Amino acid sequence: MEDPWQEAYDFAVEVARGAGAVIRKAAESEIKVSTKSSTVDLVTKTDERVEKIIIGSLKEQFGEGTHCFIGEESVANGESCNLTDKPTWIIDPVDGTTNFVHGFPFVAVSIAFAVNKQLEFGVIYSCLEDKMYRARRGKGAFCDDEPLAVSDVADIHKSIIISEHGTDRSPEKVKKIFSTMQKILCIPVHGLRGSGTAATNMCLVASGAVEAFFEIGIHCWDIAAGAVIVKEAGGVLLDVDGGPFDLMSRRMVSANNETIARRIIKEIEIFDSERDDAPVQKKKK
Ligand SMILES: O=P([O-])([O-])O[C@@H]1[C@@H](O)[C@H](O)[C@@H](O)[C@H](O)[C@@H]1O
Ligand SMILES: [Mg+2]
Repeated sequence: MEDPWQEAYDFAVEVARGAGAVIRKAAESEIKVSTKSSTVDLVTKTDERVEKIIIGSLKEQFGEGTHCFIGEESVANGESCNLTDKPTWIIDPVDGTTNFVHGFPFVAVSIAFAVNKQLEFGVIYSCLEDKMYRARRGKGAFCDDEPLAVSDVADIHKSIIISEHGTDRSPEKVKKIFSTMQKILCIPVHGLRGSGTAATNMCLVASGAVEAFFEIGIHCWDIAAGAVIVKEAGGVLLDVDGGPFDLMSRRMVSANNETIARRIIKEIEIFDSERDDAPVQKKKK
């Protein structure tokens, strides 16, 4: 049977690599910074420009109107964020915008593709490291051409766990985030880390460098590509309450195995985070 999405997958890798080159070039000049949901939720002209380049390339390749697009900056500018059964590209043009602004060396282009609400493939280009992570559903995960496999650690005491504090600085949420991190650190685990980009964090899980990454407050575009890469590297994805992974819920645990995932879930202090697909008119800015 003809493979319907191989051409799209190969093209996505090409587009991600080209987008990464634009980001690297932009990093050489002064970066003008604006903000979105809070004073620490940064966005730059490069985020917007790179998203336009990616979506423009995909529309040119696959035709206007045949595919749908969910892009971080398009949604920030009012476009809807509803995943339908139609072929849909889920794009974070610059994952790790704060890192990009500061020159902290983890910045990723994240491109995922879903059909009938099922993620078919994910591509994450860590452009300052020049590492191309990619995976197709059922066909394994790779970094460049090296196969990826999650860590085989099952003892939480021998793990490194990644989490992020996000951009919400409300005291009650910050308190829960750090109380969760404190409880996990004092299990004890070997260490806590964070790259500043969800996509890169998920690639670190898939490559076996860490055992798990969890976060409440991320968006579908941060994690869609990483979800395919972690799964295809042998990892697991769950909701922070132990239920099934829900791409639009703005929360998730990705881990090398269920033992580690469920041990972390015991410590997570959950707080509300409005779904990505919440009706726009009700969405808080
Ligand atoms: O905004 P962005 O750099 O694309 O995405 C980032 C996420 O990848 C990260 O996990 C989160 O903690 C940051 O707050 C930010 O949302
Ligand atoms: Mg992001």
